[in-house]
Amino acid sequence: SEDENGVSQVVLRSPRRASARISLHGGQVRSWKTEKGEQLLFTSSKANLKPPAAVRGGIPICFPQFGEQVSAEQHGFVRNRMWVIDRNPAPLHSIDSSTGIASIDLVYISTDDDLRFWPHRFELRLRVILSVDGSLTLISRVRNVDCKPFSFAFAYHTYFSIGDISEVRVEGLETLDYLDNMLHRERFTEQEDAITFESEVDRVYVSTPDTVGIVDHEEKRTFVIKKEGLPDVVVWNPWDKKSKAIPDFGNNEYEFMLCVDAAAIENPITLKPGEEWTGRVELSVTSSLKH
Ligand SMILES: O=P(O)(O)OC[C@H]1O[C@](O)(CO)[C@@H](O)[C@H]1O
Repeated sequence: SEDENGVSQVVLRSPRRASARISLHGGQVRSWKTEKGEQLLFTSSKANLKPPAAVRGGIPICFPQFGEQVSAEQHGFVRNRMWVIDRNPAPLHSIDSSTGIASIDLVYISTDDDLRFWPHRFELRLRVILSVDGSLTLISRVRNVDCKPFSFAFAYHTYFSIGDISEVRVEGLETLDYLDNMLHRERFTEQEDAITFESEVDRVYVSTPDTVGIVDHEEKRTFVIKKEGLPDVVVWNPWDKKSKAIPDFGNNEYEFMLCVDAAAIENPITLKPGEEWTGRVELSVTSSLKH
């Protein structure tokens, strides 16, 4: 493992030298690289790498809330907390570890202090798997260890690194409804057959298919996002004006990043005491422009 600002990070490597780096701060994936060493996740050059704030980039985890809430931190608080390595992880089911798979299990167990932000006790486990083909899988499990039911939202706030935002198409969300975060979550229906970008976009697409693609013409590659237990997809690019208003974000960096988050937002997930929810996302990249 490595260390950044006194925070432990775990590095996973595939037999073909693809890699991923996960920080115990927020259980945040901070890097995902191809076999050739290309970085696939965006991190701002102005990112604040010192805890407790989540680092602007990689894959912060938004839980138990997404977005602004009256009495809670934007996007929940687990992204600002120190997680630990899970010394007693559930067995790796369908994946046999002898096939060169690299994986790590982290866990965040809520504290008495957290009850000030959200009055429920929970355990959040994260498994990160780097496969032989270089694809990256994140499996989160939320367990209700409280004595009463609770409801939450969840998102893998994924900052993809892209070549040029004006040359990108998001496919798989056509004709779907979305909640526009720029208009108080007013509901609209997507009219385009693919999402392209020429201004700020901040939307939650609801009841989406389990596969979505980001076609990056500049880099001649396509990110494929496969998800389970996460019905919604957030699409966010701050464009120029909002970029200037975000302190840990460079003014023109919006041209080289796009957030496409597998999420559960529209209908909060409810768990009774003892129940557990699983949200899984698999990220892969192909050099074809078809997903
Ligand atoms: O600055 P953060 O709290 O990480 O949030 C970043 C972004 O997330 C979003 O909620 C994405 O929908 C945007 O509104 C923007 O605030």
